[in-house]
Amino acid sequence: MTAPTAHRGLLEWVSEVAALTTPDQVVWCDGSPLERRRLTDKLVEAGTFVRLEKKPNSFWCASDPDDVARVEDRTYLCSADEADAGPTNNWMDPLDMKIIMTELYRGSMAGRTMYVIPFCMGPLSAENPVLGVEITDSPYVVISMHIMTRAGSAALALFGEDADFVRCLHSVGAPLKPGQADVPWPCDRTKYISQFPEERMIWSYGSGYGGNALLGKKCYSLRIASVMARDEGWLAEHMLILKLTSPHGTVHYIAAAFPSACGKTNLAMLEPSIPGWKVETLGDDIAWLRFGDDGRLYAVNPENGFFGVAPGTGWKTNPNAMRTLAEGNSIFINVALTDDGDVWWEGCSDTPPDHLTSWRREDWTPASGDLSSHPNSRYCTPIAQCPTAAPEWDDPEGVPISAIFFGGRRATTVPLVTESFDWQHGVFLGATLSSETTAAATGEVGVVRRDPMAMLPFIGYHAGDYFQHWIDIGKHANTAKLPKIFYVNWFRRGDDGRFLWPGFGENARVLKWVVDRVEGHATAFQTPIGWVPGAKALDLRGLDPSSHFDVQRALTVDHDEWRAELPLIEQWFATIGEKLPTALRDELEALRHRLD
Ligand SMILES: Nc1nc2c(ncn2[C@@H]2O[C@H](COP(=O)(O)OP(=O)(O)OP(=O)(O)O)[C@@H](O)[C@H]2O)c(=O)[nH]1
Ligand SMILES: O=C([O-])CC(=O)C(=O)O
Ligand SMILES: [Mn+2]
Repeated sequence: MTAPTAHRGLLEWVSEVAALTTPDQVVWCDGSPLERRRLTDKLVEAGTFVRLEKKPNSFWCASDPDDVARVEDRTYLCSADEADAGPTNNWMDPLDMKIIMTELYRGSMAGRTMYVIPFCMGPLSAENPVLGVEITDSPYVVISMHIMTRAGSAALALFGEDADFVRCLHSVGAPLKPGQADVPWPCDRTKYISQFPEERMIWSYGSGYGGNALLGKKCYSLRIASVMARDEGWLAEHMLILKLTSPHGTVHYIAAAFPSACGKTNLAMLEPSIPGWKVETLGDDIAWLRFGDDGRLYAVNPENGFFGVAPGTGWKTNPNAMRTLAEGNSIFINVALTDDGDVWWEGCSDTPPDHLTSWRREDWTPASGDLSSHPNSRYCTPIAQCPTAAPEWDDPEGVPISAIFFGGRRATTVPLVTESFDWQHGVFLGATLSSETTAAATGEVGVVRRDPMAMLPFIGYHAGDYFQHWIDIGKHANTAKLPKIFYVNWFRRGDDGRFLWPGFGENARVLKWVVDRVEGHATAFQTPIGWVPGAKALDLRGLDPSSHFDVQRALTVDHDEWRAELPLIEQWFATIGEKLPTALRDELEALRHRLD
């Protein structure tokens, strides 16, 4: 196959990688329907995919049971200077890492096809398109990258002869000897997910899953892009972007950072429970925020698809996700397969089917006693077919942000919603964000950890410098034009363990209060932690009156609980070390003072 580009740097890199990894053949991906057909047929034949009868052009897929989530302990930030990686990243010297990984890549694609996927993060029509190329030996990755990014010929056309692009190298690390049979989900026990920030380069080995393997996503659009953003004065964040229209037709755009599996996709596609309000979707996971000529912060979603958590997604909780999936053109990974060729997962409907093939490829019945789907099972589907996609989701200018949310999953302490006193206090709220761990990463679930700006696994440099960058963004801006910052918690629980707030579509009530605050006509109480609404300030019309007492408790600022939080924040700040901005230390002292 002749290479469809005149980009010398790209051609040289592709030959180098092919020489190292020794694939049977090299294929340049054009992103055409024909290519998709060829690859999905191949994946069905290999037993990796099962074509769904009930959803057009859609496939069920089950991974190796040990390759189901991001592997944070195998993820490395290989900056030239160890100090630049800071306390939140695993660091390895780039030279040492290259020696280790070069040996792993040597011959790692033997018996396989090497695919070259040119892609663009963000709209193709951007003034400065943000380009990358992923080389991979996984056809699953090719299909998924074509959903999640603008990939193929249209992207390659933007490369010219010398455009800058991020080199993303991926191998599942499972070479085949001549005649050796393949398995449905090849991967390796050894895994490395390495970012080289100075070279703007990503090397991933051993995993085929999600954020480990779809390198345009977390590796590029957050870890590498956060470094670009620091250098160029913008922000690359783990945020959804939504458009909120009031009954009067007033429009506000909101960006919200919640840790993995803490409600971004659900909020981005929310169906408001209060009449006349409308939510439209621009993005569900990543936002790039840059200042516009008018001094406001504008957000662009670099992605082209949703890689959403399946369990808990149903017609009652997230009907718009269900409608998006009904359109087809989707890949489902680690959910269950029904006998009539559809997919199912816990929370998909109230009653499970009588028989399923579980994500472990085993017979499953409601009596089985285990989950049919992995808690981090996911769907991969194009944004364009989401019925609530805002018309401007693909606009290279982005949308001006009125409010930024930080939020976590906390059973206690953190009220339903708090407005920060100002930008710097908002950065403090983000920097001290805490959340219970979820199944989106390997490791124990339900442990409270600090997850600053929901970016703990994704900050591509020193966390102290990252906090300072956030503070500087505020300093250099026209304060009146900055988004207001809010802290939300949908997950506070009562003594009996129930959620105090109904969440999902009811979160529209919080959105309404937020835009009323932005416009200056909603009330709030000044508390030691920020501005918090009383239950009367929230529009609770139509909510079951018996739940009003719970709402009150969800809004409570318990001073004792917050005093207990102080030493935890102190410990967290101590881990940041000398690079912790003084402004944040001052904010902590001011909070302590207000709680006395
Ligand atoms: N109680 C409650 N649960 C929610 C709410 N919103 C989302 N969830 C649940 O939280 C889980 C994850 O939600 P998502 O919206 O997929 O999370 P995400 O932040 O997009 O996750 P990533 O894709 O991993 O970044 C699902 O099981 C949801 O059902 C809410 O308002 N209240
Ligand atoms: O990156 C992934 O695998 C999925 C995701 O959105 C997250 O974990 O935040
Ligand atoms: Mn995410």
